[in-house]
Amino acid sequence: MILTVDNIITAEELTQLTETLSKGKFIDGQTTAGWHAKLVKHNSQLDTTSPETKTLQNLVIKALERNLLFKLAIQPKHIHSLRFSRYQQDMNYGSHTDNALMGGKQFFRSDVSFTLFLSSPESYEGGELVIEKPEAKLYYKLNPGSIIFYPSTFLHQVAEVKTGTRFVVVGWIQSLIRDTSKREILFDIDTVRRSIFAKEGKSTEFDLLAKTHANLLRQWAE
Ligand SMILES: O=C(O)CCC(=O)C(=O)O
Ligand SMILES: [Fe+2]
Repeated sequence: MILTVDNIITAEELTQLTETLSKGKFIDGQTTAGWHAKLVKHNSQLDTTSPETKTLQNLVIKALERNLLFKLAIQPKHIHSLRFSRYQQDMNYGSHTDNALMGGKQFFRSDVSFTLFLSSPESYEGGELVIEKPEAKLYYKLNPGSIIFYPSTFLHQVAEVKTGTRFVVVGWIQSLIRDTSKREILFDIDTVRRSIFAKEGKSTEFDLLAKTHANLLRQWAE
């Protein structure tokens, strides 16, 4: 399931992010790519040793955690490896797959990838996130403060930025439910369960769906 959410951060948080990033120290993005993704990665990233990195990472993680749709659809266990990327003119990130496991000794799995867009779409040409589904390529260029979540299992790329600058936050989620189709089943049942509850309260139908939801979660969560 691919999910986009508008305004996942507040206008104040967006300003804090863009102002800090506009003054930040950026380094070559190849330092954090896998050995094959490195070959096609042409961008720069905020230096992770810089003091503002932790503050900005926490700001984004807090914004995700307070969003109910994110919680229900993604079932996050760990939100990890957040990076602040900058693509200037002629930069792109060719077709690649993200590393399955990230971090050092205590690694996290990448089940879901996300891109939080920070720059206004009119301020740069190109720079779409392109998700390569087997049947078609999907192009995304969202408004500042909007985010896309997509299964890390897809090949994807960032189209060349032709003019302007594209700032984004990228990151990954280890979900309680690693399989995207199982995650979608749980999300659908949960959505129906909540809508029945809103209409008729704790009815027999609600109880049965709540039982099914809990039993599947019990079987699948890890
Ligand atoms: O910038 C994006 O939208 C995605 C970047 C990406 O694929 C990555 O950093 O692995
Ligand atoms: Fe990627």
